[in-house]
Amino acid sequence: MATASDVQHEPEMQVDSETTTSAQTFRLGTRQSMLARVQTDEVVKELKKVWPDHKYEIHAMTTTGDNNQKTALHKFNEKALWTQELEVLLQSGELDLIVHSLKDMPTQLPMDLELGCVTKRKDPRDAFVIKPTLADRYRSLSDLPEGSVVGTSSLRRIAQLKKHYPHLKFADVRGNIGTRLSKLDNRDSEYSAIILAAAGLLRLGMGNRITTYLSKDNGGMLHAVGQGALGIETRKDDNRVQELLSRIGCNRSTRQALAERSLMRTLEGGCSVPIGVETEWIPRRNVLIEGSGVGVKPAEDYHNLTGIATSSPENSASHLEGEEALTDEMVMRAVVVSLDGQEAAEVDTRKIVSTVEDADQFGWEVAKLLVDKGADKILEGITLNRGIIHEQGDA
Ligand SMILES: NCc1[nH]cc(CCC(=O)O)c1CC(=O)O
Repeated sequence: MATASDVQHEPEMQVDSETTTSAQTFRLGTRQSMLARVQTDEVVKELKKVWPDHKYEIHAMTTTGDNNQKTALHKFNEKALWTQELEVLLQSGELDLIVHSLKDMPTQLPMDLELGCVTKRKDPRDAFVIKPTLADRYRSLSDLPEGSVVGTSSLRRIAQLKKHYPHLKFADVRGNIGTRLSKLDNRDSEYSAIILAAAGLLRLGMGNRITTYLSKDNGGMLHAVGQGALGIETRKDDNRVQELLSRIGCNRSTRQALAERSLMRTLEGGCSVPIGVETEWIPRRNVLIEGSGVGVKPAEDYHNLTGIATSSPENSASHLEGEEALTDEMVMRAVVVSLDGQEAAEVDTRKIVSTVEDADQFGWEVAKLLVDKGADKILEGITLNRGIIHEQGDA
């Protein structure tokens, strides 16, 4: 209840909440790997462009996932090995935000946290990286002779590659990107090539290691949900950080990220599953949307569903780039493959995706289409045989 002394304090408090243009300090949490640092620097660089007066402190931490390099990734029974410890610090207020590889961010977040921002996505494709001593002989997966060993620990990658290249063998390769490359480069290593996300290599300035880019049309390889994008996790009630991030979000990357994560969330039912995906924008400048009812639904309805802030107009996720963004059509290609590469459910479809709600809806629809084609049966087989599977961390 307001008392006389509260009223007296009000002008002072007003001044405080309006000082958003003067210098403030923000604490950014991230993992300790080189890639995590570079990604966080990328976010800070964007922030400094639009908020030059603020101070940004980077806190790079080692997480449980980082300390368990030797156990194969899919053996872990926990989803959030790479995120949980950072989230605790975010919840307690010791951090203001966490910079993640979006791919490593679970699709279900703690109740009080949310995906506050997705910045402009880098190339989401996987990359085929040849061993240097074989580089003048082989340039692609189809060049590799029978029985060649390709290094990757990702079941999504293995399943898709087995389907298209049954003559190849696969072996685990763990560690951060530098470690994996040195394992490949070692003359005595069993690997002829490894598969890595292109974005990680590009961000580390190692784009020259990319032999070829893989995609649906090249190698029949769809990338992981969120691959190549950075996701910033925040506290739901933190208006100060929401304002900070409102100027660095990329609307198109956000809608792609939400559609892909909605697909994943719908299919996984609690545990991560190996899904390949590709989303692409087809600009349709002259299309009139009937009824122009886009974006009029109360954002709160979707709050829990998407895990992304949509309630404040300044929020990056709900802030459209301009009129033409309203008529963007999204193409989504998605696949679920059995681990032996023998069975696959595939979808290739498109829809106008103007808002974060549309993106969420589209991901859900594509999941349903996949289930109609047998994705649930394939996933059931995988989870029964292997336990919980995911593609997190390790970069
Ligand atoms: N699985 C680990 C991981 N998490 C994020 C990246 C970097 C690429 C990205 O930003 O999606 C990688 C490395 C990789 O898959 O090669």
